[in-house]
Amino acid sequence: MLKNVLAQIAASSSFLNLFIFLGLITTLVAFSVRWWKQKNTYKSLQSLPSPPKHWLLGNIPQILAAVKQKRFFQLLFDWSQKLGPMYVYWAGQPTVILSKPKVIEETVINGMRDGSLVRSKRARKAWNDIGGSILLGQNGSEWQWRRKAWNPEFSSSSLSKYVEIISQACEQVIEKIQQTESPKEVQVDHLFVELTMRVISCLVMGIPVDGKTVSHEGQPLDVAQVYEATSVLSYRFLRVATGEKMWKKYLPTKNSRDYWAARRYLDELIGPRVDLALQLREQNKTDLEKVSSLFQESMLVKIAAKEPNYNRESLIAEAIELLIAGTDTTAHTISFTIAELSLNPRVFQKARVVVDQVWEKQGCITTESFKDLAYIQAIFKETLRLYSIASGSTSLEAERDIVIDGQEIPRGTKIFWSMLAAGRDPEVYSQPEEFLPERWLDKNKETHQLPMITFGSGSHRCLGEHLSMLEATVMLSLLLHYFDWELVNGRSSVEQLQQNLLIYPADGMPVRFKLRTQES
Ligand code: HEM
Repeated sequence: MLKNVLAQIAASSSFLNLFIFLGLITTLVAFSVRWWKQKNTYKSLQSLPSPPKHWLLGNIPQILAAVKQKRFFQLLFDWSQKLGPMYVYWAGQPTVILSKPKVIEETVINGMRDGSLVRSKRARKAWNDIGGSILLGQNGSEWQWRRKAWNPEFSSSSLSKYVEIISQACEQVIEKIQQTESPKEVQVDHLFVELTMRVISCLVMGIPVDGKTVSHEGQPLDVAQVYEATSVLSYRFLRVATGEKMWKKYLPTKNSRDYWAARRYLDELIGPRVDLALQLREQNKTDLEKVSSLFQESMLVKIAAKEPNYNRESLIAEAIELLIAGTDTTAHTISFTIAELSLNPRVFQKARVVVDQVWEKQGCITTESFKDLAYIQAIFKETLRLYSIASGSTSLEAERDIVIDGQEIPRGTKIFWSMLAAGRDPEVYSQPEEFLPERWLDKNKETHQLPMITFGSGSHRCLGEHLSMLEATVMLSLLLHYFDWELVNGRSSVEQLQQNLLIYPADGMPVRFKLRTQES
């Protein structure tokens, strides 16, 4: 009996050993085939510089560590400084990183026009996981109709009617600073997040900007909670786009609990408003009893009526996308602009003179003022050059073999860029470390066409560029009109940067404001 049992154990353990052995062999063969295939397919990329890599995992460990430390943009920038304007890193597929502004611009524009470059599958999946399929996560005809639906809403002429709403939201920021007790120290990044979120929520969903007027169509806007929820989704985007597996959201971890909670919360905020917009569409009406005129004029109602392809799920997802795209981007850039103005008294004084002239002429800011505020817009552009906050935007993928700047790029390669390195290219932007807004106003033909790639390039170029410019111009002009200021933490506020999806000041940018005196 005992003999039989021992024989059975021996047989089953040798079966187990055989099983393990076969498993190891299969894994080894799979790795070797993959290695051999990669080596051959991507042979032309071997000549490009590359950061030191792990023998098995390539550059995955460095990338995951950088994302975890919220410094992925810094890693790409550092590699660009060390390895030059075109290098490759290996994370499964190879990714070629560019940092010459003209090369980036031409590659994106031409590649997307002739179809040789498309948004990478992984990036699209990551975007669409934010809450359903969205404009940013689409290619081809699906992208085309979505873009066609939203584009006119964000054109400069459509937005000019919103100057009143934007000014109201900016005035609220001024009031908050005025009401802060002396010394008036305020973390401005939070103020600007509130500003931009209130504006985009008003335009898209018709939620009153003032926060006091009741919004009958759904929950009020709780800026802190919405910000928390959108930050969870943005950070998840970055993790998935750089390699995290999609299915991890189903594991019982804190990250996945946060992800589902964020989606539920945003569904509850946006869902009832989408239902109303769809009701208006179905009944072919432009008004319903108890629906505010602000809501009736909102983009949600207009888009639902105009574009029958949109349903409940895709409208909620698109509204979440616009909340994310329309908040942090502009908010953090205004924070960095405030910092640069404080660190550059010459620019500050010149900007102040410009703003004072507008007040002398018109007594306040109106749509008429914008042509006189070109210097303020140049200041914002210069900030975007130095702090390319959207340096985590969507990578592209080569659909066929292509050539970039003389280098053969095989099909399947991912193309990405370091916008930070591009913005500091000394061959394009003279004295790149200096804050010189005048470079954007230079009428000299040679320098006039400076590349401005921070809003993206080509057909996918940012939809919210005009909105962002409007918000920044009004906000900065009002601040210059009312206050003098200095950075509480000095230069370290612009040096200690982190990245959620976008780059932001780690300390929230504390600023000490002083009401302006007659002399200043
Ligand atoms: C400083 C402010 C902003 C910066 C730097 C910025 C940057 C960018 C960049 C780089 C892209 C291209 C992404 C890609 O190629 O995948 C983009 C696209 C986009 N942006 Fe912005 N953005 C800003 C403000 C806004 C605002 C205020 C909105 C408000 C609605 C917005 C909405 C969008 C949308 C919807 C797209 C996708 C367009 C498409 O795929 O066709 N952005 N933005």
